[in-house]
Amino acid sequence: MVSIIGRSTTTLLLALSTRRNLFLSASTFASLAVSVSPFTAAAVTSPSSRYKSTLCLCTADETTSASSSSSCAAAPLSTDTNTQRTMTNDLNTGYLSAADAAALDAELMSTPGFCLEQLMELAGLAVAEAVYNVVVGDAGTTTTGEEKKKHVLLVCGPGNNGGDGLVAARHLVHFGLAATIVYPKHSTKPHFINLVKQCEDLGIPILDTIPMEVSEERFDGIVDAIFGFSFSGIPREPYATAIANMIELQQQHKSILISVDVPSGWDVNHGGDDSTNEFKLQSLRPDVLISLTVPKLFAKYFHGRHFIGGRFLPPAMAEKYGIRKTKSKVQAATSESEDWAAQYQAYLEEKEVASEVNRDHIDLSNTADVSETEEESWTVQYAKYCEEKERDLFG
Ligand SMILES: NC(=O)C1=CN([C@@H]2O[C@H](COP(=O)(O)OP(=O)(O)OC[C@H]3O[C@@H](n4cnc5c(N)ncnc54)[C@H](O)[C@@H]3O)[C@@H](O)[C@H]2O)[C@@H](O)CC1
Ligand SMILES: [K+]
Repeated sequence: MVSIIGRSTTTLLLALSTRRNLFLSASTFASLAVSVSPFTAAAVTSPSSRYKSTLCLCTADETTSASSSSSCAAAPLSTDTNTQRTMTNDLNTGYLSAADAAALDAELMSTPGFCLEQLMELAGLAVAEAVYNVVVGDAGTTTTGEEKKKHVLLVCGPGNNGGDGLVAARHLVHFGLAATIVYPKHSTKPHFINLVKQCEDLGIPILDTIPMEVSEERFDGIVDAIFGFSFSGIPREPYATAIANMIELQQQHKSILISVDVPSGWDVNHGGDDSTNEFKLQSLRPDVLISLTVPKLFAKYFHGRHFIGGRFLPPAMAEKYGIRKTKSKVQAATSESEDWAAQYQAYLEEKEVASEVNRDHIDLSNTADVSETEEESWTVQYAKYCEEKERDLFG
């Protein structure tokens, strides 16, 4: 896909540079080529390896554990002895306790110098990729024409888990889905204010509570981005109600419930089924879990589709935290919009033919059989046609 876009864009730019009356600059085209490709993080060309760098999918029992060889004195790592299962690819996967996850997060922002905004963008993009895969399907075709767009509800909490949801909403809209955000308590941090503004600029509705009326929109997917690894205790309002509402929508509307990093309300170390978890009776049963960086300990109790996204660990840090190199079954997480690539390619071919016709036409005009007025008229018409076609393709 990436190579197709690169080649096609170059071809079109070359073609356009020879023409008048077209308004898109090279930089505009470059950014369009990126923005219309849903999965820009995947800079690989073969479909099978397309998303290996950012996202993988495995079931809970296919992930393997972190070892206890951490040298991080402040946050000792937990051990686990699960056996490895189906193995097709090398990946760094393991389970982290809540304390380990927080320490790792802090260290990512110090030693390798990742900033929070950068990590959150990568995490949110990975979430959007997985949600797209789950809601739209492996075929990777977005709805077109008269068909209703898939609609995703993103319920965002007060911390960075909520930030991942805000970022994911933006990417999902660029992927061609409809999104609605529920954000009961807005953070006053500048980056979060910007994330909200970016979503508003895309026309994404941002609500305080989940719309529960039967007559209201049915959501194909619900993204639980309320609490991540810093959650503890029992959910307080307004989040307790939001969690109950998500459960109701999942059950009554058959919406796919997708949790980001941790199912909200679950004990990060012990999970939703553990007897120590007081919230267990009302707890979420997500259909899908998207672990960020590394699954947390509770993930041992999760039995559904399990994605791992936002993989930004340098090898030395993985080693320090005892996240050993393991193997896990991987499926291609998502597919690019083949429709768009095909349409774009067809347009380029059409344009190539039209250019040849144009050259013939100009040659003819030199014979004085065709008047100057007619030639100008053809050129203007052709430019208008290209402009219209590109507007259709690029929105
Ligand atoms: N390195 C990583 O893996 C990254 C993690 N990110 C995300 O950041 C998350 C962690 O973010 P944060 O540390 O901000 O924490 P969370 O987003 O997990 O939640 C913290 C917020 O929840 C509130 N809270 C905690 N317990 C509560 C309760 N019982 N009832 C009501 N409110 C409660 C806290 O007051 C705080 O406002 C991760 O799970 C992940 O989603 C990404 O944004 C960036 C990269
Ligand atoms: K969550």
